[in-house]
Amino acid sequence: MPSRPATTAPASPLTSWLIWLTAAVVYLLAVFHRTSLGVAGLDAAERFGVGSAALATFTVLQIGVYAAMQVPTGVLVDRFGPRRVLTGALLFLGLGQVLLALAQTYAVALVARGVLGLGDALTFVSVLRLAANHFPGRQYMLVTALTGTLGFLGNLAATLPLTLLLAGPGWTPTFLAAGLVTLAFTAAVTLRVRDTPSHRTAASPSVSMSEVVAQLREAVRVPGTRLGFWTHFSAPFSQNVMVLLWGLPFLVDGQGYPATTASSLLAVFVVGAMVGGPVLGGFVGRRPELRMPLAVTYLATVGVTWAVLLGWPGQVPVAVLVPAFTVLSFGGPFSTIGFALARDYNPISRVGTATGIVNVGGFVATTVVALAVGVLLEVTGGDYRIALLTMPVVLAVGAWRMSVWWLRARAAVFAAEERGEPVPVRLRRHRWDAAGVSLERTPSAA
Ligand SMILES: N[C@@H](Cc1c[nH]cn1)C(=O)NCC(=O)O
Repeated sequence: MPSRPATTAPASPLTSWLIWLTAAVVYLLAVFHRTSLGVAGLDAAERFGVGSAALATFTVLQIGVYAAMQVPTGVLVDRFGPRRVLTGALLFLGLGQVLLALAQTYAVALVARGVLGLGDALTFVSVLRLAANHFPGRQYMLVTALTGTLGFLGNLAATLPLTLLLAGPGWTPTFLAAGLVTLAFTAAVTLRVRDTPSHRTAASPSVSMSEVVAQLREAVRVPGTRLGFWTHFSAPFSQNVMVLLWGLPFLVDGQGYPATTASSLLAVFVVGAMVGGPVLGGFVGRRPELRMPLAVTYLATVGVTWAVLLGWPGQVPVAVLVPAFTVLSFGGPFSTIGFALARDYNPISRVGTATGIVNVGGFVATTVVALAVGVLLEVTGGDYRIALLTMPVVLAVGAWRMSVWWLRARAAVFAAEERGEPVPVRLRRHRWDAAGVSLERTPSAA
């Protein structure tokens, strides 16, 4: 049995914000490391003497490790507390980057990116679990959105500043410094981060594997977790796929824009998400009963946006692309509604596990769409109009599943209210809620 965690004087709201900020900087560092090969790809190819297939293996490995680790990360963070898991994340991120800095062969570089991917995978869910411990439900959306915004700063740091560093000091000093700064940041987490306002560490008692599986099953059974999964599945993939992979080729090869114009247009995604996140987070935090109507409206708007982009005869003008990309850029912010659902409908001891499950949703959709667009481009000889049809198709699937689980989650809330149990949001019953009652298979919302 673990010893009882030592109690400290309860953290003030300001201290909780500083604790979150320290943890969110870990996420900023993780996103920096995650996205650093974007501008270092050519240097990597030259340094290790490899081609584009070998470079793509870096990304596949990283995504694979990230995806495989989401649910285990949730379980680990519920068991050992976010402080310990974040410290582990920094160690993996830092060691991975140091190894990459010193790597002389492709094989070592691949191991380095795998280690780094492990650190990355441990980060986001830990930061959200920490936020769930420190902030009330109404602030959680805002804190989650601000975490996403800080991630974008990490992404920005991995663009021009990293390009300049690679062109100046070069590969080894740049990545060595990045790795060492990351390792040094473990001191800040150790000194500043407290798992809860009153406990430095808040580990739960050790549990058997069968209990872990039972906890996982319980989290999956909750309609709110499923609704979170499908919300996170449906909202962010358009933005992710455009920013990570197909946005630039679509604009340059598909639309005939010069690469410089295309890069500037893609900046709309970053600016939109950085501004939209806190605005949406602040609003939904105050009016949580509106989050699902807003999410549904948003997905409908994304559907219309894709209809305009794909139906436009000839080159889509910049004046249309900018508002269209602005709409798509809100996908990340809207996806955070999924995490708020995971938090609201699960007991706090299971929020990490539920958050890990929700996080898998966005990853699955992004990977499926990115691959499908690539395959369709190959098959059609580069017809973006057909290839990008994947976007509205997957959106329709996600929106359909989200609607089903929305009704089920509402039915579970009404059932809990009838049993006199507390519910996270007060909902008004509508005529269409009858469908949710017949769909509801689980007796309790949380
Ligand atoms: N959808 C993102 C979070 C986000 C918030 N605002 C914009 N994006 C997400 O799921 N991130 C997970 C990660 O590890 O980065």
